[in-house]
Amino acid sequence: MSAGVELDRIEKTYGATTTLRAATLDVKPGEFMTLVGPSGCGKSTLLRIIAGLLPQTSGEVHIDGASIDHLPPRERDIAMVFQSYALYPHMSVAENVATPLKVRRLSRMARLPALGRLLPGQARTRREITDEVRRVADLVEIGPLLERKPAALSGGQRQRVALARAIIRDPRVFLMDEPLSNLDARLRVTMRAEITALHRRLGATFIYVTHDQTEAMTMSSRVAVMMDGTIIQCSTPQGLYEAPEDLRVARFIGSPEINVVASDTVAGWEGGNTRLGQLLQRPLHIAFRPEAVRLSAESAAQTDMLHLSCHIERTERLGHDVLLFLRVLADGAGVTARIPAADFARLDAPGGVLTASLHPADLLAFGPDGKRVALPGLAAATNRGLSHVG
Ligand SMILES: Nc1ncnc2c1ncn2[C@@H]1O[C@H](COP(=O)(O)OP(=O)(O)OP(=O)(O)O)[C@@H](O)[C@H]1O
Repeated sequence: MSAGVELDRIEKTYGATTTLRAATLDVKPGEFMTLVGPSGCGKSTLLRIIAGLLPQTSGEVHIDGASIDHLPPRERDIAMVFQSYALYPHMSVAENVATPLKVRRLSRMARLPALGRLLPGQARTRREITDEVRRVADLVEIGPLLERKPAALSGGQRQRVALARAIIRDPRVFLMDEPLSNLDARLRVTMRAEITALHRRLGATFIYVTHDQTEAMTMSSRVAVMMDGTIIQCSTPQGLYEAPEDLRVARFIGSPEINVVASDTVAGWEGGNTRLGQLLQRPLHIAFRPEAVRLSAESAAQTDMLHLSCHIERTERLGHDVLLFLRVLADGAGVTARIPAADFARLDAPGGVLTASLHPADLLAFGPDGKRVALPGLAAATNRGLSHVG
């Protein structure tokens, strides 16, 4: 049975250092929630507090509405998968996977390798455990590896064993701390899909920690962005990308990074409409995604788009897309654009100079404190879905 997890203003201090500050999060039963944020922001600390491996300084952890703060880790009904896999090196894969069930179902005596087999009444339990190990091993496709020791496995296979050992406990909640970070890029992509499929099959609650935004965006039902020990926004992947509430979220989510310029710079750009001119009179950070930039070799047409004459400083080919690193001729602002390679091929930029255009509706604004500011009254983009090249 999957369970909801509520974190209520969790604080953690080490002496004078505050690692978590009022971290609050509501994870729904069966949800795939990812905590993402830069190194050192407190993700692992928060996960360890949920697991009961670390006590919080204040705040409460609830599962299905009931506080679990008084429970030791093994009574929380939570399984944790670590980046390091944490397998027992002297045990076979089968023994590693079976350990949680043996601890739960067999007495201390019965768990002793030689003596245990002689005790009456244990054979049936042992058979059940073996069957369960086989079932779970098949689920993560390690059936043929059950007799091997961890040292004889690849990184990806070790990670599957660690997953199997978590699954066999049938916990209410799975916690995963950067489980893919020791794998090479190719295997990470495969395992990403496998963990997502596993989540669907199990229907369990997953709380997953990563510093990799692609992992967060592709796997999760919702993503909680952590910075400086607190959760600054929790939303669907699309919600974070399209409607970041904080400039730090806008910058963290999306690759290449979102463009950010000062409002007085944008106010000096050609075009736009009167409403935009009014809005830009305040000191704001103005941000726009690289794919919102449209490129044309011709000079600006008369629309309410913003137009910038730019010099191409550098290009990077990403296969389907091309990144263009542009410098605005008038004010030296740097702008990154991302366009399909086919459009780039058609783009004729004499002397490396072209016009970049932006629709006011594609601009996001953030106040001096970094919080999102609405830009009301800007017309919805009328040209979405058209080619990026004019
Ligand atoms: N025992 C400790 N004593 C003092 N500070 C600690 C201790 N454990 C962790 N910290 C600090 O708490 C902060 C958060 O650490 P944590 O491991 O939770 O970060 P993280 O977001 O998981 O980072 P990473 O992605 O690098 O694993 C870090 O600045 C770390 O140095």
